[in-house]
Amino acid sequence: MTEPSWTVVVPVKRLEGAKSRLRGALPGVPHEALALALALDTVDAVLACDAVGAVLVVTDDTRVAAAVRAAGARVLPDAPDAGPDAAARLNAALRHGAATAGGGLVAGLTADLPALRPAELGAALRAAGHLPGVRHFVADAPGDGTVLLAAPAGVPLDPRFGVGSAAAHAASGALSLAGAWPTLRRDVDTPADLAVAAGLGLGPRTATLAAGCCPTPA
Ligand SMILES: Nc1nc2c(ncn2[C@@H]2O[C@H](COP(=O)(O)OP(=O)(O)OP(=O)(O)O)[C@@H](O)[C@H]2O)c(=O)[nH]1
Ligand SMILES: C=C(OP(=O)(O)O)C(=O)O
Repeated sequence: MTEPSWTVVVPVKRLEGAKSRLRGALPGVPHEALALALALDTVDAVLACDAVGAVLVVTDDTRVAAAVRAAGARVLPDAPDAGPDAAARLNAALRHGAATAGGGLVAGLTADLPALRPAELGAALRAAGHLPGVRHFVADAPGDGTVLLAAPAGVPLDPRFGVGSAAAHAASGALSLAGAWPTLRRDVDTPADLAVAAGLGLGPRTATLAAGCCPTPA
């Protein structure tokens, strides 16, 4: 029997405003190049995941759009009138992507997972598919945020990303998935996160920037 496959929606902010807490993490590397590398390593890992049938990147950034299209993802611009604050815009982008994906299995994944291994994403998506009718999420390594939110066919994604999103997703009825999945849970918001991700093994684009900059990102 063929395994059901997921559409994964990956929102990517315009590079000039993205990953602001990471600015200066790799001395000498232009910040937008680092933000782009994080997103492309994430998208490449999603494209390589055998549980994934389609990758839909939601972005208004033309550089990101061109690069992920070349890699094999579909691209959708951000939702118009997306909302007043950063979290509202992120959640609008995810809803917009999920609506465009149609009614099948759909997941939202943050684009700041440069160490992501396709097998860990696949394991999480398969775990999310075990209980029909229920949304599932994977919290980030500290446990406050969310890296993955998955909805079964016919159930709205209903994303609640933003500060404290793990609790918000649980309060909205989504179940927290318990697998270890260290590379999936390692989102990179700060220089310290980047150092941990480097220890797990960075994807090639981020690794190249880090290697050209300094032996170990700090
Ligand atoms: N399409 C889209 N993606 C967004 C938007 N805001 C955030 N994202 C993406 O959502 C994911 C999680 O966001 P954050 O971790 O807060 O990333 P960020 O906003 O770039 O980082 P900071 O500036 O440090 O807050 C990242 O993949 C971002 O690129 C948005 O307005 N539109
Ligand atoms: C957007 C989120 O957080 P962060 O910006 O800390 O990655 C989240 O975890 O929902």
